[in-house]
Amino acid sequence: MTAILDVADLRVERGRTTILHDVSWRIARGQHWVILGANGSGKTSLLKTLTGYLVPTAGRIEVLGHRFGQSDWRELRLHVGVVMNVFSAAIPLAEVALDTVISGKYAQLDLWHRVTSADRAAALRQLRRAGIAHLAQRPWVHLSQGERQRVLIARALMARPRLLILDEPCAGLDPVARAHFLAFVQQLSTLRGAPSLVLVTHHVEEITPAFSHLLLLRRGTVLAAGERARLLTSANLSAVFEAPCHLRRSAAGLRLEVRPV
Ligand SMILES: Nc1ncnc2c1ncn2[C@@H]1O[C@H](COP(=O)(O)OP(=O)(O)OP(=O)(O)O)[C@@H](O)[C@H]1O
Repeated sequence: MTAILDVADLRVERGRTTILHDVSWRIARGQHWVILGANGSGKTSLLKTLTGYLVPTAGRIEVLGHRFGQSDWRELRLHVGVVMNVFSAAIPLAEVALDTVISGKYAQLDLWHRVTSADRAAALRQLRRAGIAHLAQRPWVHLSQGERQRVLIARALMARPRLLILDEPCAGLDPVARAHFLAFVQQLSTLRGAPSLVLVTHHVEEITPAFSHLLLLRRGTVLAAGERARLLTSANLSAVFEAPCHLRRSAAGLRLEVRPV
């Protein structure tokens, strides 16, 4: 069956620096992944490469069987939704949430368009699904960080992506907002026709049961990729963070203890 994403021997070099070394990674339908890596391990660079913002030096990227470089990348981007904090800066402060969500349908196309009543209804459905329909008319400037993340996800879902990448979506959330947000992501993963999710994080607490697979990165290389049950161990996490760590599991979820060196 065609993979949602198929990356083979991806290498990114800039000047004399190799940022990604021969990364291979395959996402099959129905899988939800976490990319876990320390600061500087190459997570953002990998995402930028997958979405066409960083040009690879070598290797192959296929999204839904379309090869990067041979297909129109702008069209492929419609299949890959990305929620990155850096994109937030481009949203006009006075824009209300409903309009931000509607723009998700057209933003990546560069086409002249007229918003239809069907677009409005679809955007409202997405806001409702994200639990924030009551914020439809609130301007971006007045939304909290957690509300903004939900608006951005609703916006990304307007294009009906097959893959939805969430880049550190819990950054800046308080513990309660984070728990609520993760419950929302968990719920999103169970919806019929849901995209494959990729959550990028440094925090094991954010690896909720929704996520079936892990990509562990260290210094631009894949340390391991596969099923969470096999990879989520203290030994692997110690290797990821290059420090002795112990993974604690409890009813409340996962927690990582860093042992004093
Ligand atoms: N254009 C560039 N030229 C040279 N080095 C770069 C470039 N872009 C990124 N790097 C380096 O590549 C490495 C990986 O950076 P990247 O931002 O992808 O890491 P990250 O895992 O997302 O880190 P963080 O968790 O801190 O956001 C870093 O050492 C960074 O300095």
